[in-house]
Amino acid sequence: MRSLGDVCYAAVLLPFTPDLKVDEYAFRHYLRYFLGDPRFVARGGLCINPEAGEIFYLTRAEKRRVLEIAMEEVGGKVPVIAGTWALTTDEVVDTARDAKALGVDGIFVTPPGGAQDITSCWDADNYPEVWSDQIKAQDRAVDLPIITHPVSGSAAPFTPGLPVAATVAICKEIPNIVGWKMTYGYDGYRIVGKALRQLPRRVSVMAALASRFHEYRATDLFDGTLSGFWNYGMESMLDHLDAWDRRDIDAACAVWQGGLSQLHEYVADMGRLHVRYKVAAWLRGHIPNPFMRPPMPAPRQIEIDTIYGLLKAAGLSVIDQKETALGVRR
Ligand SMILES: N[C@@H](CC=O)C(=O)O
Repeated sequence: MRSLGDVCYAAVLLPFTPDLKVDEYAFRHYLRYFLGDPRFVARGGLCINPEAGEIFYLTRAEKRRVLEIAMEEVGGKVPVIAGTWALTTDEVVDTARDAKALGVDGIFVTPPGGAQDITSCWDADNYPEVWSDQIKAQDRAVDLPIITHPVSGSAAPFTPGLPVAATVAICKEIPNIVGWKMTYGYDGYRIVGKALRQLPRRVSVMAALASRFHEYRATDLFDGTLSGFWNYGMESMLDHLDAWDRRDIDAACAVWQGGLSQLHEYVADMGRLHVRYKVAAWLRGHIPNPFMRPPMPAPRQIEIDTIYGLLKAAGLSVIDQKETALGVRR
């Protein structure tokens, strides 16, 4: 039995209608794309209501409904974890309770939003309780396995993740944490990954930025994923990881250098990450449009055109080019 942290979770996008309502039909269709791939089902799981699913701009009732649909579609085929973020701790706890009532395998926790003291200026190493108190409140309410989405105002090399001292302190304090999403660039990832390996219990190293999966597989700092890159690159990503599993380095390198790493590098621009996930998933034909709820911005045509070219170069199927300009107009 795999540990819940050793699963490759897709941070699932949420399609909207042109008037920015949750597109339930398109969402079901999209979930079936993941669930219809036996290779994904064998190693994967779904993270519902992550940042990529625009959790910050959903009401509690919408989060519950989105998760309800996902649980119906998944029917136990893969593990499901659910995001619990909300603006107040009371609502975070209620959202975690909603997730438990719907039967999730675990919760996906993100630090608080709002005032600079707890977001962009938060000194997590000195004041880990800003987040750990909120995680503990959820833990007391639902007692489920926890996977973290560690983000903070940390300095390099940990930007935009949680620095290493806070990471270790929070993992030690909360035994239900089973996986740490590695929200870091290369150097921060290596420091935090090695620190997690030193903990007295297993906390899985869950890769996020697929633009470095090759390096992390090569150095055995890769237990699972919590990544939005699955939204558009699943087939090639599976080819790449399967080749690593077989220790077929030539095949892994061929996929990686055959366009996948260039595609991921472009998407991995931290200031446009979730915009680009949605554009890429739309260009693949997985969702009907790339619309996001404001204040998330509309994509620029140059991003659409660039991602379109990179998807094709990586050998991934795409929609007809004629549809790629019309689609972004509301
Ligand atoms: N931050 C993202 C995933 C990144 O790959 C999310 O939580 O949706």
